[in-house]
Amino acid sequence: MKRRAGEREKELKKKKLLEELGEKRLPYVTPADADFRQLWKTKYSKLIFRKSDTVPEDLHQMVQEGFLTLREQDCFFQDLVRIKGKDFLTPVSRILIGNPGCTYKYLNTRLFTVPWPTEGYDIKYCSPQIHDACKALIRLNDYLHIEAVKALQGQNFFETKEIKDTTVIDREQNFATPLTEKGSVSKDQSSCCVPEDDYISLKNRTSYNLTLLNYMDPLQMLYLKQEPYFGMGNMAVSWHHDENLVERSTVAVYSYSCEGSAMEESNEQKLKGRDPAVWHVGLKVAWDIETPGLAIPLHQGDFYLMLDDLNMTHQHCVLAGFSPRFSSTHRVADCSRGTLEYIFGQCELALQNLQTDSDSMALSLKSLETAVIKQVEEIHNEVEFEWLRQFWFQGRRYLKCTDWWLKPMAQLEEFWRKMEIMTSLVLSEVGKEEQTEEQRNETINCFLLALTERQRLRKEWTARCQSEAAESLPEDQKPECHPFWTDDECDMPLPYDLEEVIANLQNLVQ
Ligand SMILES: O=C(O)CCC(=O)C(=O)O
Ligand SMILES: [Fe+2]
Repeated sequence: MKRRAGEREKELKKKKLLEELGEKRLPYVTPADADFRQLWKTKYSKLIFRKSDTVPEDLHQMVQEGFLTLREQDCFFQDLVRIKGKDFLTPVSRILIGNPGCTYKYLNTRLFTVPWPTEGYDIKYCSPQIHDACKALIRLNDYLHIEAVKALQGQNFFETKEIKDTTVIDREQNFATPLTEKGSVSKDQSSCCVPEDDYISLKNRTSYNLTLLNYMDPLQMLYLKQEPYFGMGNMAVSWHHDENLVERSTVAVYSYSCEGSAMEESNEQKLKGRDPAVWHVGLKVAWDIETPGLAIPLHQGDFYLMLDDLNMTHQHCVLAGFSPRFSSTHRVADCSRGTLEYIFGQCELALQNLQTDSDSMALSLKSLETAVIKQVEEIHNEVEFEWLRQFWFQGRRYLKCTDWWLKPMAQLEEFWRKMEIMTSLVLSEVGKEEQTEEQRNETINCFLLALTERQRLRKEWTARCQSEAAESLPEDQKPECHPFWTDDECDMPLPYDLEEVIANLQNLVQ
């Protein structure tokens, strides 16, 4: 609730600013402006930009081929995100690639990684080309990790003296260079004062666990939003901070616009502002209308890094050019609650409260303690709404690349079914008079809270699946409202619609 109030405040502030602006626009600069360097150095110094010729040619080739493969095989999808209670289809199409079992949540949408080739995992891809594409992206990931480490060292964020003479990453297939190659100080100086912590945090904040790929062909888009503050023109991605990242972690973005070989810069340009033919990344200082904005042109194969807290202090947007364009945005996702390992652990914890009688095979709950029931019912909600419904909402898209997620999803559903039984067991227990009234009321109130949340979220997901935007999607991308059942499907212990169950419980406590 507190968060929603904060969001409302921000919304009002934004609206007021736009009203004040009226027809006027705030100033912004591009490399063509005289004060560009100065502004970059003083207000945007944590933005690092590298031209394509600094990247090894074979890496360009692999990665760009990978992008084209993924497009050919229809692996990019527009996301049906939810912003302030409304459903929107993102103009850009996306695919998430990364560590097996990892997810990334943005705008109320949890994306599931197509796993990149990882030692110890047997991953089946729908084609050898998709395997190659994922492999190219992990190589790019390794390369950008090293570039980010170097950039941070260059900025002296970390006095990284004690760095062992090893490579930054130890996968065999990489472009790793020894960390000692540049910038770091020789070992004999190291012993005194420099905490190993710096090295660890430097590594943690650049060890990307996934990349979110974007694709858009502007010619296919009937309508693109106009950048509202500076008049920067067509936007592919509106102003935002990246969500769900480890604090102060770097974001690295490789950009591949499919420009013709003779670059299609508008010829009569040189008027003012950015070239509308060329893709740009836009940056602005958050909540600041004094500092001019920045628009950086991005040509085929360029990349940029957002270091340290830049993503917190600034917002960025993507300004569309005329040609189709891919980007690969490498991130350190905060997956403390976002991995399969985590959610399986949670399920295991919940199911510890379920026991089977060895003779009758009857199921019962071990404990009826309020805290235990609360925990189990909260995990029930977590697995249902953060995993199962999120996954099936995205239809069958993941099957375009790999069937990797099907097995764990089936397993999670199995656990969730057991939790439906557990909920029904709580219901039949709380009616009994084995506890004092006070204890009973406490348990029921706690239980009610979880069930009310479940009912609210089931309604929200049902509505999301039936939104106009959802209906507009092609058949194989239509959201599935799953799990869903009707009252006459008697293998489910409780109804899908919990309204009556909740009303009965409310009567019990009154
Ligand atoms: O494509 C880019 O340059 C950046 C995209 C972006 O900001 C995002 O996906 O969050
Ligand atoms: Fe972003």
